[in-house]
Amino acid sequence: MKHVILIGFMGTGKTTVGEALARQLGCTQADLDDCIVEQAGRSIPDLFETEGEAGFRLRETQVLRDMVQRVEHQVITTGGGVVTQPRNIEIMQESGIVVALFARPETIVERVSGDANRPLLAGDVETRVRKLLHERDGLYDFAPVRIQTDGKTVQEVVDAIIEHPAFVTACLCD
Ligand SMILES: Nc1ncnc2c1ncn2[C@@H]1O[C@H](COP(=O)(O)OP(=O)(O)O)[C@@H](O)[C@H]1O
Ligand SMILES: O=C(O)C1=C[C@@H](OP(=O)(O)O)[C@@H](O)[C@H](O)C1
Ligand SMILES: [Mg+2]
Repeated sequence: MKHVILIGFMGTGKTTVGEALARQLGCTQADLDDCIVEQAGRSIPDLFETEGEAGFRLRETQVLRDMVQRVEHQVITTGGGVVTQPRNIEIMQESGIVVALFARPETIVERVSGDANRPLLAGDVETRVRKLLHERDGLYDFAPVRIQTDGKTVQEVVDAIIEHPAFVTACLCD
């Protein structure tokens, strides 16, 4: 196993769980969105406004490619739309063990409400969440480790990842 790569819809807890998982595994975390923002010197809403979603997706793939090349083992947390580009799925599958987080629409709405940093959820959050969840249905299912996060604390999600048979196997094969 090289990197541990977290995928999942917005608000499933990737960034937050990734931080705790990295601490527990004794490695560093790298968040794809944070790296895009750092490299561009601009916020995600700003990038969506000026370059559109297509521009953001190009940057996302470029930065993902760079991140997986790093020699140190990392927990890489992605943005929810990374799976919309087949090229990204290929990069992730080649670079480590992919872990997908899931949550019910109501849980997602509760977790993302009041955060203006997700341009794709502008407007009526619940309508946007349900529409995008429908469009992306099945796109996260390729991950060998799939975790439902509803009703679990962040630590419980970390434990569920670490104890998952596919995660254990990937670690043993390292
Ligand atoms: N298991 C959980 N239980 C309760 N709240 C959570 C959980 N995981 C994440 N959160 C909260 O939900 C919000 C979105 O989490 P975040 O890590 O940014 O999600 P993502 O990166 O998948 O969009 C944050 O406020 C975070 O604290
Ligand atoms: O689902 C998406 O298309 C996006 C998810 C966001 O990341 P989080 O999933 O961490 O919120 C961020 O990459 C951007 O706003 C687009
Ligand atoms: Mg995130």
